[in-house]
Order: sequence, then C-alpha cells, then structure tokens
Amino acid sequence: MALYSRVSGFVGLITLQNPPVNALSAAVRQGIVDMVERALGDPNVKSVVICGQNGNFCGGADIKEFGTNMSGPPLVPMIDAIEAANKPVVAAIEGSALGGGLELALGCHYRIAHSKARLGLPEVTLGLLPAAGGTQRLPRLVGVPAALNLITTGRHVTATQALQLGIVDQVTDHNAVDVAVKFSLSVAGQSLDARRISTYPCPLPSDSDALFEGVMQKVRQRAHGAIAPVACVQAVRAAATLPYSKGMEREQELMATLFTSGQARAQQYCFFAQRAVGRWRMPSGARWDTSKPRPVHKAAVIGLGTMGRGITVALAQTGLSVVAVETQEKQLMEAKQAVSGMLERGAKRHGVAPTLDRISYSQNIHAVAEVDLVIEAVFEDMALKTEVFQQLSAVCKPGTLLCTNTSALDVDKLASKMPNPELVVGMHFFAPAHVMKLLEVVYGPRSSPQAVATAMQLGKKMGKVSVAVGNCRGFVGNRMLMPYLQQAFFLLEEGATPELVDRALEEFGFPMGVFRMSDLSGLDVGWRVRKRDELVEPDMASGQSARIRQGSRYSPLGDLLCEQGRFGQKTGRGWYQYDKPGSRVARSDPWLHSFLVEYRARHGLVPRSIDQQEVLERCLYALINEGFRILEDGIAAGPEDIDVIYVFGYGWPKHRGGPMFYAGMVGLAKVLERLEHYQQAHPDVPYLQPCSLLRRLVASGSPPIHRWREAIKKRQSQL
Ligand SMILES: CCCCCC/C=C/CC(=O)SCCNC(=O)CCNC(=O)[C@H](O)C(C)(C)COP(=O)(O)OP(=O)(O)OC[C@H]1O[C@@H](n2cnc3c(N)ncnc32)[C@H](O)[C@@H]1OP(=O)(O)O
Repeated sequence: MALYSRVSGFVGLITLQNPPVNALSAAVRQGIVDMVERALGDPNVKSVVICGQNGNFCGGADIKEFGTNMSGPPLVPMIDAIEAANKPVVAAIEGSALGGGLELALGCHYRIAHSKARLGLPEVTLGLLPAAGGTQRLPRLVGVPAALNLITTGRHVTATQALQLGIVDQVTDHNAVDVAVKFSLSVAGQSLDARRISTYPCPLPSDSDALFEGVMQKVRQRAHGAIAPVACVQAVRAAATLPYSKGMEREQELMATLFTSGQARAQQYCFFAQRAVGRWRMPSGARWDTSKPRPVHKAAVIGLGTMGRGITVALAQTGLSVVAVETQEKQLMEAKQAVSGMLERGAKRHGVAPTLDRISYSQNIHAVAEVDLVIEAVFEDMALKTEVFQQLSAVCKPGTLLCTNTSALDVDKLASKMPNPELVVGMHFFAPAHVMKLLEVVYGPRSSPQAVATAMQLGKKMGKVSVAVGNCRGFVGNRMLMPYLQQAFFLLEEGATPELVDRALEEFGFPMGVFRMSDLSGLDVGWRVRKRDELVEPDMASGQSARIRQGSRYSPLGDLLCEQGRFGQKTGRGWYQYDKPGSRVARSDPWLHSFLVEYRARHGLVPRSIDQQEVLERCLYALINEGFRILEDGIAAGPEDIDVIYVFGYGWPKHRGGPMFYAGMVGLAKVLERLEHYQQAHPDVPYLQPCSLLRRLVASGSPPIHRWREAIKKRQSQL
C-alpha cells in the first residue's frame, strides 16, 4: 500500500509501503493511484514527493505476482497520470530504484537520489523488458547508446553515475526525502512542460542504423538464445524511430511476447532459486535460521597455486585480513605479484583503492595461529591435504574452522582424521575463484551446523552464490557432469564429431560446448582423475571389450588424446586445433576426424548419422537423471540448489532455468520416456537407467517443481 501525509505545510508525501523492497504489488499500485489523486485534488498541496518506506525507494514490479491473475491498476496509466500532473512530483530515491521503481521515478518531474542509492532497469535479467515506459523514456532522457547499454544488460548504476548520465537531477548525502520536500516547494508553480520526459524528442546519433545493427549483433552473441535482450533493442529502436505513443504500443507488444514465454518463467524461477539456496538445511535437520555463524575477522589460505591466489583475492576484497601461506619460495613470490595485480585491476575497475595491505604472506604454516578460518588450497591429493590438515590442527587456535578447497575429494574422510571433525567443511570454488559466482559448501555427517553456517556466510560476503551440499564424489556439479561428458564421448564413437556436439549444446544456450570447454580446462585434468580411478589402460586392444571398464561401457577417447600430448588449448591441440599453445580460437582439426574414423574402424563401430536432438537428449537427460539421484540421495536439499549450481557454475543458460527446471518444462514423462529409450539402446550404460525418484514423480502425475521437495521428503520418511 501507500501512505499519505502532508509535510512542510504544502507537500503531499506518498510513501510506498511493502517490505522488504516496496515492490509494486496491486495494493501498492492502488495506493499510489489513490494518493496521487488525493494530493492533486487537495488545494493546500503545492507539490508532491514519492518515496519508499525504510530508506528503500522501490524494487520494481512484484515478481511474485507474475504468472498469477494480475489485478489492480496497471503501471503505465498510473505513471502517465503522474507525468501529466499539474503539480511538481519529485521522486526521493533512497536504497534502490529498480525496474518499475525506476520507471515510476522517470514518470516524476524531478528525481533526487541519496548518494548510496542504486538505479537500474534489470528486467532483462528476468526475461522481460522495462514495459512501463522505461524503453521509451530512458533513451529520451539519456540518449540511445546509454539507454541501450543499461536496458540490455540490466546493470545497476550508482547515484553518481545516474547523475552523470542525467537520470537524476540531484544527489545528496543528506536525507533524500527532506531534500526532495524542500526542492519540490522551490519548483512549485513553475511550468512543468520541460519536465515531462515522454514529450522529449529522442536524441539520435548520426548513423543510428549502424548503431542499432552493431548493438543487435553484440546482444545476440551475448544472449546465447535468450530473447529478452533482443526485444530490448527492438523496443529502444522504436523509441528512436516512432512517436512516443507508437513506441509505447511496440513496447507493450514486445513485452506481451516475453511475458508469456517460457524463458521469462525460467529466469524468474532463477531469481527466487538464487535466494532460496540461502535458506539451506542439512539432512540432520540443522538449518540456516537456527545455526549461528562464527565471526570471521582473519582468514588464511594455504597453497598459492591458481585457486589459492583467486581465493586470497576474493577474501581480501571482502575486507578481511588474510594470511597467505605458500611453502615454496619461488611460488610465493610469483603469487604475491599475481595477487597484487588482480587486486589492483579489480580496484581500478571499481574506482576504489586496492586492498594490498590486508594480506600478509608467509612460507611458514605457523603464521596462521591466530586466524578464525583457514581455506586449504593445496594440490588435489588426499595424502597431502591430510598432512596439511594435521599440521593446521596443531597450529591453529581452538575452534578455527578448517575448510578444504576441493572439487572431488571426500571431505568426510579428511575430517575423520582430525581431532575436531566438526570444524571441517569443503569449500568448492570455481576457477577463477575471485571471478566465478558459485561456491559449493560441502558438509559431511560430522560437520557442525555452525561450521556450515560460517562457510555459507563467508561465501555470501565474498559475493558468491553459495549452495550447501552433501558429501559425495564430485559433490553436485561435477557428479552431474560425469554422465554428460560420458554421453558426449559415446556420441563421438557412434558417429558424431566434436563440432556437431558442441553446436547442439551452444545452440541450446551453453556459452561453450562440452569439447570446447574440455579444451579450455585441459584434457589432462580428467585423465589424472581417471588414472587415479584405475580406469585408464595403456594401449588397449581393439574391439568391444576394450571399451568396457569396471563392468560398464567406457570410452578411452580422452585418454588416447592425452597420450598424444593433446591437452587442449594449453598444448595447441585437443578436440580442436589452435594456432599456437595458449591460443583460444578453436579450429576444426582434420587429424581428429581421421583419428575418429580410424578408432571406429579399429573397434568395429559403424558410424551413423546423429542429429542435434539426440545430442541434447543424451547429454542433458543423462545429466538431469543424475540430478534426480542427487535429490534422492539427499545430497542437494531441493531442485533449486542443483539449478543454481548449474546456472552459476557450469554455464547452463539462465533462460532455461537450470537442468531440473528444464526437465519440468520438457515434461518429466517425456524425459523418462527418452531415458528408457536410450537405456534400451545402450543397456551397458548405468547412467541412462532412469532414477526411481523420476519414475515416482511421473507416476504421481509430474507435480510442478516447487512440490518436488514434498515428494522427496515423503519418500525419505518412508525409508
Ligand atoms: C504484461 C504486463 C506486465 C506488467 C509488468 C510490469 C513490469 C515491470 C518490470 C519490473 O519491475 S520487473 C522487476 C524489476 N526489479 C528487479 O528485478 C529487482 C529485483 N530485486 C533485487 O534485485 C534485489 O532484491 C534488491 C531490490 C536489489 C534488494 O537486494 P537485497 O540483497 O537487499 O535483498 P534480496 O534478498 O534480493 O530480496 C529480499 C526479498 O525481497 C524479495 N524481492 C526482491 N525484489 C522483489 C520484487 N521486485 N518482487 C517481489 N519480491 C522481491 C526477494 O525475493 C527476497 O525475498 P525472499 O523471500 O528471500 O525470496
């Protein structure tokens, strides 16, 4: 709703009230309509100020209302009525003015922002466009290039940036409402003709066609199949080429298409899923709201390889004191330089001073004696990690939390060797650790809820989307990757090429297909793991038996490439060829194609034609099937956890909502039917055996994704 009061004698103050972000729910919209009418009709009121309760202007339309029968006054006429008012209306912006919130402010005649306020039109991130006049007013106010940039990226700007762009008229360090009230009185009675943005001509650059085409090309490239960014460009183009009223019609038309698209649903699901994972719970019943994190003022990182350096940077950027330990002198010197460089570049980008003095470096593990939390990031080797952990437990003060950065090792096994296993958790960072948004916080049966709460809170402080997951091989993300990779290898054996597989996945929306990704991360990484698992057999014989390991179908293709020294980009050869080692542009490699032909012949494999549909079904449904197993095993608490991991850590396209959401969109019955089909064709592939949770969900009528948790809980309580 909206509150009304008269202040300073002559100012009608309208306060949006809908905690926590004053979203424009039906009640708030109705409140605004009513209170604006009241203020304009009151002869004692000379000017109007609109603000939000609790120092927060407005977080935009109420996303929870989307997908319901939306009632209440629509936004566009409400904002038009404000703009048409004959008394000055001033927006007092504190906290955030986002989406419909900023559009509301753009309908006001003046905008005054607090210096800490943030403004933006993030609709594109929800699969929408700013359809309350945002695509028509913003370019008229700030020009086409700036409007295109803000609307197609959805990025937020600071109040100072907004002032520079011309979005706000004034920035203040004082109470923005008080300043707005005073200001509104100072302009009362003045003509408002020049303050109505919809009446402005849209300033056009000389070569606007070239501008729009260039932007459209870039936007399409970045969008990976998402339709909202493209519609945003089309709407701004309408602002530049059509009169305001026609532009508005175009904006509404484009919005209607987006609003009902599955992509918008997927992106809005991601918005809420990202927040839902913060409300973690463990199978023991421990949960986010009953587990108190320990304060962390000082942290340490052990091992300054690539991961350790990124973690050090991410910790220092949160404002913590960091002790960075590396026993090898040369590596320590190199790390010091690299970390300083990363911090300086990051600080320059954000226009702040680098935080170099927060880090102290040492070759001696005793330097960590006083820290509250340690993140060990040494080489991925259980014996080495165990040795480091034993040293740590002897050196650290009592109660220090011991975190291992591992992508696959058994966190509980490591914990079991410690005197205080409850203090041990896994923190699986993704490379580069100071850039990638995802963090898997891995708990074992011995990890205390407080340890999990502390790691989750630290992840949040580091700007990560942190997801608490149980301990199993590969945790959630890498465990699901195994069947995906395996299917990709099998498809090559059966007749596909890396180009075909990658094209299918990239057209689906992944920024990189599986083989280009493998070339980037290095084929040797998986090879080392397979060797450790005793799956790799040197120079195997030919025929079918050579492709069976530990009782299941196995493809040695990756091993064979590694034996040739083809590790991917770093060696200039992998599934593709590169101009030189380290080069990033993948080119088709005739050698690889001949190698596949020869390989198939040697193993008696008759290549067949494989289409993109089969690639998607085999790779994605196998991955999804493992996701259901993970839910069934209680490794992830709900499908949102899996989806957030895949969207933020593995490049799953947000406009497809994550693998589990996607399965729901495709239809669980269809996913099950295709898995059964492929399992019949490949009975020697356990990953294609449909998971019993999937079968049960289908048998119970394929409930919507927000009801899966109930089905899982019910099942677990029956066991
Ligand atoms: C066909 C015609 C249709 C008409 C449609 C008109 C279209 C209008 C376009 C829009 O305005 S779309 C919405 C645009 N706004 C946004 O995208 C902003 C989303 N919110 C945020 O970015 C952040 O929440 C924030 C405002 C910057 C605050 O961040 P903070 O970290 O402080 O808090 P959160 O944890 O993110 O949020 C707290 C709580 O509030 C819920 N929430 C936030 N924004 C909205 C919203 N716009 N609608 C509904 N609920 C919102 C959020 O989900 C959290 O609650 P939860 O219970 O923890 O999930």
